[in-house]
Amino acid sequence: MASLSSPKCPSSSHHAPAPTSFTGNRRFAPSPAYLSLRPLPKRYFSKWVSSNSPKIRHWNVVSMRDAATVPMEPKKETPSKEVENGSIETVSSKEYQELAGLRNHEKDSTVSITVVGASGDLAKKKIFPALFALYYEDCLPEHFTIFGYARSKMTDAELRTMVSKTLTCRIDKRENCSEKMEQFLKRCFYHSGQYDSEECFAELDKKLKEHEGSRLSNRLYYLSIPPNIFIDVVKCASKSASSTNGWTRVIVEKPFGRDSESSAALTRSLKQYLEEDQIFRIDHYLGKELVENLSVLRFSNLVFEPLWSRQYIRNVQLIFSEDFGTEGRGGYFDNYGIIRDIMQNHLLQILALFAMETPVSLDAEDIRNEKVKVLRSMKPLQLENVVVGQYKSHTKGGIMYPGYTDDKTVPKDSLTPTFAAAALFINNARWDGVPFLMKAGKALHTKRAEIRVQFRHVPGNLYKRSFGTDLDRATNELVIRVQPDEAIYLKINNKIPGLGMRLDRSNLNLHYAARYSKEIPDAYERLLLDAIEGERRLFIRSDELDAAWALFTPLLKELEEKKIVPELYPYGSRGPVGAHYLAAKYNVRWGDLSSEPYKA
Ligand SMILES: NC(=O)C1=CN([C@@H]2O[C@H](COP(=O)(O)OP(=O)(O)OC[C@H]3O[C@@H](n4cnc5c(N)ncnc54)[C@H](OP(=O)(O)O)[C@@H]3O)[C@@H](O)[C@H]2O)C=CC1
Ligand SMILES: O=C1O[C@H](COP(=O)(O)O)[C@@H](O)[C@H](O)[C@H]1O
Repeated sequence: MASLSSPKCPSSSHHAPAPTSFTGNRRFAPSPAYLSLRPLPKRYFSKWVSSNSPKIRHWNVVSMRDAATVPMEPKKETPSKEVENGSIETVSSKEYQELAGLRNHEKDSTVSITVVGASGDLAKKKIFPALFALYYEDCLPEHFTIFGYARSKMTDAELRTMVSKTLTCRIDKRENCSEKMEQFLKRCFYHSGQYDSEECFAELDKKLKEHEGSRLSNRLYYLSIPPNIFIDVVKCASKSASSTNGWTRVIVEKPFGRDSESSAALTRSLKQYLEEDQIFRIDHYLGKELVENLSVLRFSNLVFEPLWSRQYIRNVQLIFSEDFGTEGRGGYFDNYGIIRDIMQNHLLQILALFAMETPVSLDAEDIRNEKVKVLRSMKPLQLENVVVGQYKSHTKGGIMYPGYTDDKTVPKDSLTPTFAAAALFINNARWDGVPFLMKAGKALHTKRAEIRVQFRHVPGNLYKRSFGTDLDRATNELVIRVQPDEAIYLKINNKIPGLGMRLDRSNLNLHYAARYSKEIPDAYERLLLDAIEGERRLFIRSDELDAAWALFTPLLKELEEKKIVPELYPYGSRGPVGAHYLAAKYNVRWGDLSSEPYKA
């Protein structure tokens, strides 16, 4: 099988991650095998790399740290190589390590991926299919094993049957699909056990060891389980089933608590067993192609970056809507609500990426440093800048769509919002006074996620007569449609061809389906690959999480204490009218509700 360095599967990493720490009772007690994998200290590094690998143009600068206590982390510069036509291409961390001669250990090491909660919805829907896609694309290491772990009784064969039902091949890659699926399924196993039993994890450990043989063992745990059992699992896995000679990493699914206190408590508990660099807090929106592209769009195009401030931008809208309700997830949802489910994480992460200053480099820490500065600069969120709603039943075309509280797992008098809109502000020089409007809702008329940037009016516009009194109609708007049907388009004013002088609004349009023939990978593929490679850029650091909760916790408490009643909106509608009043307060119209249909 081709290795990770295959140009087909470059990870989002921009530097070569080093093997990190160990879990268990003896954290950071490096074994000889670990030490042999560590990048060389800086004073040796450049000479050694350059003499061994003339193709590498830049390499990571590794700082010298106490090897006995601190895991080595490579730093800064983006590794890149010269490709055939003389242009420079960044390389994946694995390719980098191979080019640098740091990694000829593929054959001697193995990665075991344990999906905890393998019988659940997310595992079936997203995690196993993403792992298969990585396998299909030759992105998984040569030696890997996948284990499902849950309480449900299942044999390996039953797990394989369950998993096989959700595997698909990309439209553009159907060659040998069923053969590949079969090969993949042969690498999947199942272990049934309790989440709080060290013995069960010790049995898992035994099975993992059988597969790992004498190879260096690296272990990735994906916690695809309800949050109340995260700590039990981390404790048992770290005590009984962590790697003793390679890395152990844990992907933690949201929700990371439900407010500042519970989130801090979760972090504290996790850190009893793990170091921060072993914790990969996933926000799958960061793995979405167009969210990943945000920084590229802004920082690699001169036409955008100079406009990216209060001087030219009138408002920014972050919009998430789903055209289905919480059916089947009502139990979970009622304890969280849309603000915790979508705004505090997915939309706020996008906001931070959108608004951050230029990071020093593309290194994970540099990017996360900038994001956290944005989050910490946010003006406290006030109740009068928030609208909450809840969907009610609605009958359309003879079909009755149930209301939120019709779900048996939801209390009839629930005040949990299924819709929220908020106006947020960033108190810094770049964004002072610019409303960042967020809107998220379930059971709306459409499924979509997008970022809309509305620019200011052209001062002294020579053509203002062509727009009548409604200058908003002439506002340039940049739309980054995250999903579905990914696109980036810019609404511009244009002369309608002909002898007269009539203007219209047209789109400069980058429609992904038309421009790129390749199917866009699912967010979970990118994030799983990054976790395997130790790339943290798209995962949430604990201080980012603290800042995100610090912004939303007072509001959430106020909503709950004051028992604010959500405005009801019919299933399948455009949401509560209160959202329009909120936008109007800041002289804004929601871009997604304009009468103008999107022209592809
Ligand atoms: N589903 C989704 O689309 C998304 C989910 N998430 C998060 O991912 C995680 C997993 O989600 P999902 O798969 O939907 O969750 P599930 O409710 O399907 O739970 C996953 C598995 O955990 C076990 N489990 C469920 N409830 C309990 C319980 N009360 N006590 C002990 N074990 C339990 C079950 O396995 P068994 O009984 O076999 O042990 C179940 O199959 C959650 O943290 C969720 O918030 C995040 C984003 C989207
Ligand atoms: O995290 C969550 O995300 C999904 C939406 O994800 P998407 O990738 O399908 O847009 C949402 O349905 C769910 O409520 C939430 O927990």
